[in-house]
Amino acid sequence: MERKMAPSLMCIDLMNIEHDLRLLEKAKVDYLHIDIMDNHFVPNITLSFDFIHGLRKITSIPLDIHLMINNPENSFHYLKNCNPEDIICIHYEATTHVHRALGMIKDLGAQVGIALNPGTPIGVIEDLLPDLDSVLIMTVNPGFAGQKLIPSTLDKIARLRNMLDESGYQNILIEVDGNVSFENAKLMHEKGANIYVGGSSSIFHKESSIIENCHKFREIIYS
Ligand SMILES: O=C(CO)[C@H](O)[C@H](O)COP(=O)(O)O
Repeated sequence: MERKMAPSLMCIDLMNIEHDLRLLEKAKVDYLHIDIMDNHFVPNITLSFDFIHGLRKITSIPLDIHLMINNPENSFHYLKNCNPEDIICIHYEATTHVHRALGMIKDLGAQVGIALNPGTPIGVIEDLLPDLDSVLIMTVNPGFAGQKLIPSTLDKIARLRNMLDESGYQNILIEVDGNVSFENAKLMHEKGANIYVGGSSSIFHKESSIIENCHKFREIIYS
């Protein structure tokens, strides 16, 4: 089964970003996870579309762009220069016309992702499966780093894995985001997750270096 590591750049030290990015390149991470917030869909603001444009100039690691914004389709024009391996992920809860918005991502030439808040049941994506490349299960309520895992989301990962396998969509990747600590990554691995977003509780944990953390994280998710 495919396993991928995606450090969450809202947790990187922005004062040392170029230095730390080189460490992530050295550790061969699979994606850079970029949270874009609007202070409406979630009560916070972090990274921006300009940040993405700046990143493109200094690294070629594929981007995993997580739009935590209302009506994301109004902002897709900022993402016209995406690469085919980049993921653009919108929230199911953030737009009335979710099917149309997913089609617009496809037209941008990126991988198509949908995110579900902890309180949103997986059944809502049943009719969207043919249009998806990945499903992001939020394992905390989105908006802030450093929160505690919501335990019921572990079972949700397992139920989604089952739903994808049984419906013939096992090629859709399951992504997990929120308190993906070393311990929780093990549990998420058992449930069948594919893409692991590592933030303050793993890849950017202050007790060890980024390289050591990536090494430990890789051992868990690739085991
Ligand atoms: O999406 C996020 C918050 O909404 C962050 O990517 C994630 O929570 C960061 O990781 P950690 O929980 O380990 O600090």
